[in-house]
Amino acid sequence: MAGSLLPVDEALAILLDDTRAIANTETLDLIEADGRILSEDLPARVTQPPFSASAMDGYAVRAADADAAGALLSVIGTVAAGETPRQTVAPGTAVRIFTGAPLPPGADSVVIQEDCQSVGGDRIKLIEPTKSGSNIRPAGQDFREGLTLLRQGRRLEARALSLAAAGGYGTLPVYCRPKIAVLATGDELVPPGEVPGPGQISASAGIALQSLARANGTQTRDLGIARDNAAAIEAAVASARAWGADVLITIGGASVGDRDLVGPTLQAMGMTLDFWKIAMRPGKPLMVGNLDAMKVLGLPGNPVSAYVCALVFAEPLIRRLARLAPRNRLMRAFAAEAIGPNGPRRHYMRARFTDRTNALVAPCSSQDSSLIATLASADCLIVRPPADGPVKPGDPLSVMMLDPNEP
Ligand SMILES: Nc1nc2c(c(=O)[nH]1)N[C@H]1C(S)=C(S)[C@@H](COP(=O)(O)OP(=O)(O)OC[C@H]3O[C@@H](n4cnc5c(N)ncnc54)[C@H](O)[C@@H]3O)O[C@H]1N2
Ligand code: MOO
Repeated sequence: MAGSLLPVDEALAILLDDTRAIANTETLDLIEADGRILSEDLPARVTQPPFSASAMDGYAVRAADADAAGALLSVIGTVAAGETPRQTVAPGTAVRIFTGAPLPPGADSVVIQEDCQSVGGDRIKLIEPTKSGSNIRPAGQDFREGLTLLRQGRRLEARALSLAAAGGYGTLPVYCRPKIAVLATGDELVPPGEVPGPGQISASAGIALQSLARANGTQTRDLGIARDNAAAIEAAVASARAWGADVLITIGGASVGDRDLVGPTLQAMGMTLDFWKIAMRPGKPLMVGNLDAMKVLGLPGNPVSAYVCALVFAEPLIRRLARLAPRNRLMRAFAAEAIGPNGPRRHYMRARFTDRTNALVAPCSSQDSSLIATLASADCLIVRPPADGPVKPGDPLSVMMLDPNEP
């Protein structure tokens, strides 16, 4: 039994239930709006195409003149894209026309140039007959002014941005990106790139969390490393609040050691604190709290525990804040080899595909939660239910993809 440990799904439900999507908005140029969430319905400002246009290079004609092969027509002018037609197509005449050009008055069809033959002077002969409406894009065929092109909540990507541009928009109203501040804690840590002194190591968990947060529609701020004392933690938390962080993610100091000061310090600053022991492995200790409008998520210090907790809790949390649909990282796979029984906690085992076509996975040989190299080389996490029995080769497994390729 997991004892007093909180099941993962229960903890996640409590966390999400208490999280409201970001409401403040800004207006951005189209390219800056890429990847953002539209904050209003977008009505078309124009009709597209605004005029009936030719879909092909050829001749604008009256279909009644061109309903039989061999018809002869006099070419009385030319109209190209961007021009206004100067001639009216009268019976027996045609106007040379290019793709995208407005259809001249009188014409109701375009014959492609491959179906016409020059017969000297300004005269052409039709090789193929045509019908009314052929090779014409009628005005408003794509959309009409006032039509809702994109709905509030739509994630803006290439196609949506193109539609907005066609609809007359150069800037778009979007939701602001949630602000995620990341704070490492620990006397033993030095910033990445600095040479660690005796007893020290490089802080490596924070960059992973920032990367994950950014991949989920947020802006991040690295608050650096707070030493293991209340004043340092207080100063870092104050800078997160001054920046207006929506979420503060802390790393380390979440356990039961004498130096695990993150929770008590935040509490002394007025944070309502829930300290949870989650029935998961890695990543048992998890702190959740609210300091005014700022949500605080305290992750365990071991880099693998921090990252797995971030995938399980922080990603769904920040996607909800950022108004992104939940990401489904789960897929079905099959055991490439026998795996022993699981303990009382849900176990996220780093694993690699031995055969991608048949979705065969094998756990990495060591599951120690400090092994960053194993995490970087893994493809997925096998999700073992609490108290799962031994797994035989070929048994179905649920896996959480580490690098799903959808946005
Ligand atoms: N008596 C107990 N000891 C521990 C327990 C427990 O239940 N009882 N839980 C263990 C587990 S599981 C984990 S996980 C850790 C979590 O503790 P903390 O959140 O307080 O983490 P720290 O002690 O600060 O650090 C653990 C480990 O990770 C390294 N670390 C910390 N921050 C970073 C960072 N930003 N980048 C890279 N590495 C980091 C730190 O040096 C430690 O080695 O507690 C166990 N102990
Ligand atoms: O649960 Mo700790 O978070 O396994 O390393």
